[in-house]
Amino acid sequence: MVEVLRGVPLLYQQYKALLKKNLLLSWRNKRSTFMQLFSSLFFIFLIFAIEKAISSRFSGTSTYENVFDPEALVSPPIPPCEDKFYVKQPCYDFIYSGKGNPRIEDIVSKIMSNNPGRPIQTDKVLSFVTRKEVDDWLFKHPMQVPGALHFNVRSATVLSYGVQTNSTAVRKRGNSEDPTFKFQVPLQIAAEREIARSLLQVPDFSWTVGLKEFAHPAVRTFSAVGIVGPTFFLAIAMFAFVFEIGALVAEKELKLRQAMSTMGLYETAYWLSWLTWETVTTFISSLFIVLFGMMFQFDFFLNNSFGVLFFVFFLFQINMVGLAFLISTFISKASSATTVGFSIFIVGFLTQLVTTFGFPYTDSTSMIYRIVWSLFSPNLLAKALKTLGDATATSEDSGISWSGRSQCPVTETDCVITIADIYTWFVATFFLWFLLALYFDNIIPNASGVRKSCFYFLNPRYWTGRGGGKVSEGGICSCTGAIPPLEDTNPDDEDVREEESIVKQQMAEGSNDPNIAVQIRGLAKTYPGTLDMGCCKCKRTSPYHAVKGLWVNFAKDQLFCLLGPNGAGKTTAINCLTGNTPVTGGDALIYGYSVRSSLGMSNIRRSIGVCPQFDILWEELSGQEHLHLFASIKGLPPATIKSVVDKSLAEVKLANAAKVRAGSCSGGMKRRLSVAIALIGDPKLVFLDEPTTGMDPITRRHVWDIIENAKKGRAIVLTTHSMEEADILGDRIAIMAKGKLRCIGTSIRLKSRFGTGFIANVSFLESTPGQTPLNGQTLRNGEANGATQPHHVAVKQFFKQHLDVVPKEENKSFLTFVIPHEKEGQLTKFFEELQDREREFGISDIQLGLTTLEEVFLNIAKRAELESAVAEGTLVTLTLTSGLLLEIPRGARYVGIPGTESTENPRGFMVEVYWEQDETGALCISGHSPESTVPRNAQPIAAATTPVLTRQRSFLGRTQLVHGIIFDPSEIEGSNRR
Ligand SMILES: Nc1ncnc2c1ncn2[C@@H]1O[C@H](COP(=O)(O)OP(=O)(O)OP(=O)(O)O)[C@@H](O)[C@H]1O
Repeated sequence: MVEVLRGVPLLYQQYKALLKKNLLLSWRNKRSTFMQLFSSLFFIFLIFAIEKAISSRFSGTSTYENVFDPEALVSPPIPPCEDKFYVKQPCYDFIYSGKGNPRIEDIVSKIMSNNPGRPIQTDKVLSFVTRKEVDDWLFKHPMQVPGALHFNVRSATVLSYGVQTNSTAVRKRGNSEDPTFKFQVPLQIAAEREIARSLLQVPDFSWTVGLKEFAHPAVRTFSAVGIVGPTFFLAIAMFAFVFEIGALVAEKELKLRQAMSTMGLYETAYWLSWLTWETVTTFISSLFIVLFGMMFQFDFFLNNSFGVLFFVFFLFQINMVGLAFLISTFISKASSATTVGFSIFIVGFLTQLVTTFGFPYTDSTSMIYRIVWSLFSPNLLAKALKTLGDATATSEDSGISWSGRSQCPVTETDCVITIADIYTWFVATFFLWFLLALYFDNIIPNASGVRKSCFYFLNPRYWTGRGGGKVSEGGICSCTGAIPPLEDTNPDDEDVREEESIVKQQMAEGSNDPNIAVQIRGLAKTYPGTLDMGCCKCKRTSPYHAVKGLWVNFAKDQLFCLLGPNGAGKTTAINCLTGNTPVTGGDALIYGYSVRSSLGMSNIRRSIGVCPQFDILWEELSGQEHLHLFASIKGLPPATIKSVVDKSLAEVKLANAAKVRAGSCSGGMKRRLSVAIALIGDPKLVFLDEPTTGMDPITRRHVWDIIENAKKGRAIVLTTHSMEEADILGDRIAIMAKGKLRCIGTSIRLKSRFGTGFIANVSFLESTPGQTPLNGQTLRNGEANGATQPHHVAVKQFFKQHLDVVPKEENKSFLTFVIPHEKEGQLTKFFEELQDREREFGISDIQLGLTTLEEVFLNIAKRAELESAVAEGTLVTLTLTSGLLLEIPRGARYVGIPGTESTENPRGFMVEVYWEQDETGALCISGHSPESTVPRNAQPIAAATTPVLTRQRSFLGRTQLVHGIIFDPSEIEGSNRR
């Protein structure tokens, strides 16, 4: 026996195995991992494109550039009016007042002809007499001329002038037009030059004027990263956010997490493995963000310190991981992850927009707003990017250094939060989300509807690991109704009664039988009815007793087979034993540990293996990887895991498919893998819930061999719907129905007690027309099914005479008789004689067989159905071959027909009803026997006989139903044997 790991070494081994699982899942889901890591490249490229577009818009002005040594503008010419950005045609290069004065007109004509590089045409200049006329014209013709000159000849030596220009600066396609430099100065220089020449009377007098703007630093401009960055980086974080929620919720939804917990997984290992994995991916993705940003040569990324930037992105994304942990506890469907992610993104986008406008990180905003706003990390990211963007807005700004992270940037006048404060917020809120995630994970019902109490953490035993993990059912917001007590009924069956008294006696004596693996002591499970408070309605469901007090021992080295129709309570009983569902009554000891104690349960988990009813597997992991993971969770020493896994794969014939992913396995392969998982780690108790469902007959036989071999040294509990499987594997078989044990014992014992004996099937040759009954007897019913055929009648008479049995089933081509066990001695002689008379009776074939376990099962299921139908009053309609309709409780076997009583037959007639299970497992009528007289000792079951209505009658052609009289089957079967 291999010593398994415990405590911290086991925790570490589980942590490593889960981490490997996460790595494999990420590797196999390449597309989502790629998006998670490299989506930043795409978004940073978009920001780069935005920045390029913006800088090209500002290329025509020096406002947003540092100007150290501005160039001089020397005697610029008057530009053509069409050069103006906004101009209406016809346009003029300038207009003037002073028309009619020859001196002025001479000056103007010189201005036009001496314009450097471009003499001005006469049709491009308008002349007016007075200034008033100029103003009137300008008013009526806006945007048609850039400027006007007003001349005034005061004396022969004094000439004055004035300049009028449109001083509004305009932009066009990113270029800016400054009217001073573009129009005013050239016009002014031209006027002054020609006035000077006129006054001096020197036509080529040189008049050179140069103009220079100031040397100036660039005006602070738009940072693309600071403005659009928050939304884009939030989008990058959303990829990881959505994938993470999806993965966490899928493990919960598919019960993978529950399966691992049942096998003994520590919660700490589970959360730590996820946290580590997310930290690693977040670290890489943040590194890529900064590196890609530097690659695209953003000042934002080049001038701020690498460390400062990295931690902003890393801590922001880690914070989002914490938020994803928290949100995943509220979601039960992995498909909702995208919707949640999208909603968070929209909310984040809007609040970031508000943050970019300055709210609430200013002196004037209340501290409360800032605290509430900072709880949502996208807002802090927006603020951090804005601060970092402002710190690198011009090439003069040197950015924020690592040592300057806790100082307010000089550019920010009302700074209330530094980059270091933002780090603190990210870290603090991450811990808040993570702790809340752990808390809600415990108190929100899991996939099986189980949760801890809202104040579980106040129990000191929870922290010491000595219990306190008590679980209950129902949602936090639903109030569970009071659970009605179970009626304490004595089992009907003697074997079940005996098993109960053995358990009770052992319990009273406190004796510990070393051969007993599991002792179930009155185990009961009632699913609580709930009152769900919706917005507009209240939905109440009543409590349901799924298991109604089981008393049974499961021996070591034996396979205990639990049979029962659908809904009998088998899975519930197993779930109680594996700790997936809290028990509501009684107890069960597994190798001495109680399932009611959390400490006991943690010991039990180490020694059990479970093959659940439905395969609980990761589609992306192979069989080998599954077994490796579960072997590690169970605590097998690392050195042995490989050999154990290989052996296990070989056992279930999956060695050749060891590396095939579960998603590509057939249903049978998955079931075999589930069986292998249940058996890994040599558990002392194994639960196999319908392990061979979906397997072909060859594989099924192979799995039976595996189970048979696995019996040694352990107890196995098997539930199945295959009677053959139960017959072959079960050392002891119990049949459950409606939450109670109905019978228990070996297969032979059950068959002899509940089977009806031997089954004889007599098939007939094709009947000859015109034959008459041998003795002229006519049966009341059955013409359609061959009951009146002479050979049928003769054979029936032969069976009645020699064995005193009537047919259980009959139709045109065969008769089926059930021969009680007591008649076994007469059978040889009887069948010899029947074979001798085969030709006389027109028999084609005779078959004889033992009652099957299936028959036992159906009998038990029928009784249980009848019992509950009688208790609950559920009725079904039986259509007799005579056309009569009878209402009978579901499962009723012998039904008396009201109104058939007569003086010769005072008890009337009855039929035996045949039942079968439909595909949902419910009992439905398959047919009935011919009518026969009610035996003298048959007792009606009181509850079912009342009220006996009237005979069926036809009223206006409508058929009415009649309640059948139900007889106790044990009385009738007793009388048949007699
Ligand atoms: N969480 C639950 N809440 C309420 N009722 C439940 C719950 N789980 C099971 N039940 C009910 O308990 C009864 C027993 O269910 P269970 O799954 O144990 O039956 P079973 O014998 O395993 O059936 P099957 O053969 O179909 O697996 C069923 O009627 C079922 O509807």
